Amino acid sequence: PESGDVQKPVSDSTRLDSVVETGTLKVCTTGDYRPFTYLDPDSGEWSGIDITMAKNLAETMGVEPEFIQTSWKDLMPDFLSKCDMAVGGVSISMERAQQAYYSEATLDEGKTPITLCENVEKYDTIKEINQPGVRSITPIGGTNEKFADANYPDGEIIRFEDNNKIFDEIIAGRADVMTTDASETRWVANEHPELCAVHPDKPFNFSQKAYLLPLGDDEFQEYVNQWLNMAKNDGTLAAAEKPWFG
Ligand SMILES: O=C(O)C(=O)C[C@]1(C(=O)O)C=C[C@@H](O)C=C1
Repeated sequence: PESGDVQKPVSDSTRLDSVVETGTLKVCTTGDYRPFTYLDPDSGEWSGIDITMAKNLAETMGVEPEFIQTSWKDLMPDFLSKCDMAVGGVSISMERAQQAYYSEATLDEGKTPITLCENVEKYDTIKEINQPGVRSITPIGGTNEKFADANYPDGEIIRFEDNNKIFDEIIAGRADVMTTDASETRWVANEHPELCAVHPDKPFNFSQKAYLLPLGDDEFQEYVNQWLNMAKNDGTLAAAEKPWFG
């Protein structure tokens, strides 16, 4: 370029521009998955690690975040039609990666069981859980349901709508075990003394949390990754996690 020329971005349309122009960062999130995303039904307040992070990202762009509630089942269609990004404990899956970019990972994870403390030894392998009569409970539409379908064909799978109340089903004896993200098992076990996380340090598989971004928008992805790298190194991410993970 000639000196004095403003360097033009490679693509002529990026979400970075439209977000700044409209003054709003539209963020799809389920609001049902603590410690990452929670919508308080009484106060209408959003909280969670990824809510705090999205607010911080919006601040760096000089815009306001608008949280748009979705469900795990409708996460992808809602994200594609209504939002600039989707956050809230979203696992990286290759299926989703066909329709969206992901940011760099925010957390390493894996699926592990959570059950009544007295049953921790009963359900510590996939083989033990994949037995006739063992009732695995799972939320609908996310990676937990996929994991249960793939690994527990011989067990009983209970599909449950309300992820905020799902752990009460185990406490009440209507389900035996749930296999979910290790971070969630830690948080839930902390909240409910009856429930124990089964080997959260040695989960059954490996997965990662990240933010969903528009497919093909390299500039927006680059911006979010730059911000995320800073947030990981300057204490922003740690500060967002602290109230939840201690
Ligand atoms: O689908 C995802 O990416 C999620 O992390 C959501 C998911 C799931 O895997 O089903 C994870 C934990 C919650 O209990 C509810 C839903």
